[in-house]
Amino acid sequence: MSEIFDESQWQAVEGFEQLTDITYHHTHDGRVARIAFDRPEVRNAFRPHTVDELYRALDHARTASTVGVVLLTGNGPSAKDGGWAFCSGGDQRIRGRDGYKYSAEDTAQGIDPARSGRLHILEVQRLIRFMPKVVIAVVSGWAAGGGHSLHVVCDLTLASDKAKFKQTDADVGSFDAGYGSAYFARQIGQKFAREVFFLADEYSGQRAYEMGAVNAVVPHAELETEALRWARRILTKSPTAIRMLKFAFNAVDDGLVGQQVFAGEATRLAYGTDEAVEGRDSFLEKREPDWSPYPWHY
Ligand SMILES: CC(C)(COP(=O)(O)OP(=O)(O)OC[C@H]1O[C@@H](n2cnc3c(N)ncnc32)[C@H](O)[C@@H]1OP(=O)(O)O)[C@@H](O)C(=O)NCCC(=O)NCCSC(=O)CCC(=O)c1ccccc1C(=O)O
Repeated sequence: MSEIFDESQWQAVEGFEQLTDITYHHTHDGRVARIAFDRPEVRNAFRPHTVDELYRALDHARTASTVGVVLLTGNGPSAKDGGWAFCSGGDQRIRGRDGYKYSAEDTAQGIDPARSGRLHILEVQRLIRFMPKVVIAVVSGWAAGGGHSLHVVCDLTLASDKAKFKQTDADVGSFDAGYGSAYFARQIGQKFAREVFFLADEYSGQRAYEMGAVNAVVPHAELETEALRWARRILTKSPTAIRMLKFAFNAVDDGLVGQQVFAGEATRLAYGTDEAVEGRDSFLEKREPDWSPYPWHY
């Protein structure tokens, strides 16, 4: 697990006993989910199987009506060298010409030639972006490459004072041309974002905070406690208000899809009014609707 994981606060989620690459927990009251990369020996790099597990756990959290906040983090430290990581992106050992390959072992030799390569971390990014709940990146160490992109797409980022950020995509011939870069530039500005990608320098949590890329930096030992505290504060708010705010923040950058998601929630709210009920009932009762109780508001 993780040295800074407080076992007393969490329980493993039923039905997820077979996970190998991540861990998945809920608080005892089921209101906060914690999903953690669990491959510390490779700085929590993800392979296709990791992404499958991550998608499944995130979707479970998305559809669990008790869960209001999701913490996404990385277990550590590495037993090999004591290093900490949130996530170091795609596992370069099993990267093929068509994406990341399913492999029976962690080497290119074990690659299954029958299964085409995947880039489905982008599906995970969309799940985080469009789930009507707050997702907090809890960065315990390195956030690099596709791991950097994941923190960018989360709603909030809380970093430990051991956190380090580096956008290595261009070093390894990759490029996240979506949220990882373009949306990142919206967050911190074009000049900073281009510097992060074009120079691929390492920068600390404090520097990330100064750029506006993270919300706060806390002592490493307190990272998970503070993340849970933030989650509990968010849980004191109205679920509908938080959902509408998240989608409002998204809409301006998400084009028609953003409008569609926001509009879907607006339609759901409208369905709750007597006016919409009258529309439905008049149809079912084969009569003209009576809109007279509903003025043309201004
Ligand atoms: C993260 C580092 C900066 C950490 O450096 P350091 O602390 O010195 O540790 P190391 O000794 O380098 O690493 C320890 C150990 O871990 C192995 N390892 C680390 N990262 C990876 C990795 N990504 N893949 C495989 N293995 C990894 C490392 O080899 C060591 O193993 P030993 O056996 O002990 O030697 C540094 O490790 C580093 O720079 N890592 C690589 C970061 C990187 O370049 N990641 C890939 C970027 S590309 C990507 O993520 C694409 C993802 C994707 O699917 C995508 C595709 C299209 C659009 C968008 C995306 C998207 O980004 O989401």
